[in-house]
Amino acid sequence: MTSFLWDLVAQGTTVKSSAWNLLFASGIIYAIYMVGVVIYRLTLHPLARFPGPFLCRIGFLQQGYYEAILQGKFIYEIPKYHEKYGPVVRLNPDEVHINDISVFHEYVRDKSVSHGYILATQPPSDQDHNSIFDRNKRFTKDPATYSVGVDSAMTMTIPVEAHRAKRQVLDPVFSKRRVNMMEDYFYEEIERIFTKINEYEKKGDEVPIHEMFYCYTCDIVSELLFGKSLDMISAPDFKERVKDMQFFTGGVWTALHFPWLRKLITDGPRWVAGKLSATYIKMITYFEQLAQEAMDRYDSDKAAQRNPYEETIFDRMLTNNLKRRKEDPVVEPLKFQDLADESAMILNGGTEPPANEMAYATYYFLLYPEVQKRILAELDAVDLDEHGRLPLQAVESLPYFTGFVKECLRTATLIPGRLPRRVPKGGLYVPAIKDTIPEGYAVGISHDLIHKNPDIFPEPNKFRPERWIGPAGKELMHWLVSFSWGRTDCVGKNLAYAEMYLMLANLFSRYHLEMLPGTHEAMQWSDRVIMHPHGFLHVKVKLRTVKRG
Ligand code: HEM
Repeated sequence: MTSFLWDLVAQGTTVKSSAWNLLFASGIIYAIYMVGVVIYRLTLHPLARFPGPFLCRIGFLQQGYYEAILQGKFIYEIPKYHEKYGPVVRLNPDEVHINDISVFHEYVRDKSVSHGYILATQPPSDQDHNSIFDRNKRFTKDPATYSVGVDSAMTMTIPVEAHRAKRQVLDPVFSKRRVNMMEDYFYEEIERIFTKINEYEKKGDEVPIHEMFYCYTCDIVSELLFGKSLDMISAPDFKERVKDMQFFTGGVWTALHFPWLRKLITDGPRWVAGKLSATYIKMITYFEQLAQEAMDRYDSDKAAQRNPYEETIFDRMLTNNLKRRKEDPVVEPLKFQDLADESAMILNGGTEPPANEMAYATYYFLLYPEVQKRILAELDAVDLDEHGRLPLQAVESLPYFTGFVKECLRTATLIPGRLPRRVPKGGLYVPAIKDTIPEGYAVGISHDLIHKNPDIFPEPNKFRPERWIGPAGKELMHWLVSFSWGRTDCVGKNLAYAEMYLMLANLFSRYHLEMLPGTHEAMQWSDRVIMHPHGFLHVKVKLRTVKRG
């Protein structure tokens, strides 16, 4: 009996120790493998000859630490790396960052202009293309970065043809003509915002203007998307709703650097996801519900009869879907999840960036009294239309105010990062180092670095709206890269401009604004793919009286 028991214990110990041995051996094999990988990345890897911090060259830890742990601080490190290592720096084993504007878009050298480059007038043949952000089809979004959820949305669509098919459906809704037709609707929304501001003004309370900008942009883009505004501005809890709207950018780095967690949340059971990120599930469920309602409302006959002013994004997506089903489809018809993903992306992309841009514009308006004086002088001289409004066309043609809008877009580069693209066949020649980045790897240029480049924008840290005025200002336009450039630039740029022009012109001319303590701290930002201010801009306001004519 004793020996039987002893045998059992001995067997147990053997099983236990062989499990430990197996684990130990696996650990050793993995460690040897990793040492091999590191040696490969430092020596034989096609990007091995490009310099960079040691930790960036051997793995993803340094990038992950600054992006996911410190939440969006990597962007501040990149200029320091360039100072130390030169114009091309390895950010991780498979990606380099380039600080040479000549590869941004097609250019030719020209000594007669101050920054030494002018845009090429003749686009070169596709083979010659050496520019990352042009209309050419060779550079595609880097799948390693464009994978943060909502995979079916156009923004996350990598293959050129599939992206083009989605873009063709969306482009007409965001055309300048279509946006101009919405002027009355913009004014309705502005008046609703101003009615709310007046309530705060009467009580002498601080005005949550930043959150109101979110309501403004969300209500407009949801009207355009579904034909039914979310009417955020009427919600008593609009401030909380705005915080919910930030859910996507709030979790973007975690989603990127912890793909297994992202997959668990996006593809796992909803109850598990709800435990991990309650806001994510709340918002995704909400967007799905909105998409379902828009599908239920869709009537193909009515959609076909609508004039272009009334056509919504859903009308276009669903009508196009019918066509794709009938004709032999090059691209698969959209499924429900595709429509829900597109809704989430458009609502998010159409809300946060323009709302934050307007918050920064208001901040700069308050920060620079000289700028403020010149803007008000221009706005106060505008002839009002028959409804007593500042017409969009009139404010768009004000030189100083236009310079102000552009300078805001330059100073607060709302999507400040490098937007990585995959290098196509033939590689990417970088004149600054006379070397070629091999195909298949990721390259990027921080858009904020371009906006702060002193060769293009002298004294880049000075806020100077006048730099955009006159022929020199016109020539600078191709270096205003806030909406990126080329085939995958911002689809909503015309909408964003119109929203900004109308809201800012009306706000500044109707109210005296006062900056409150804590504003400078609130407007510090971190990179969450979009510029994420650390707080909200709040102001106090008083009604202004303007003497015109
Ligand atoms: C000041 C406001 C805005 C700024 C600075 C801005 C900036 C940008 C930038 C830089 C991109 C390129 C992103 C990339 O390549 O990864 C982009 C793409 C995009 N933007 Fe905007 N945006 C603004 C407003 C809007 C608005 C109002 C909408 C309306 C729906 C919108 C919808 C989109 C979409 C859907 C894309 C993806 C385009 C594509 O993949 O073809 N954005 N935006």
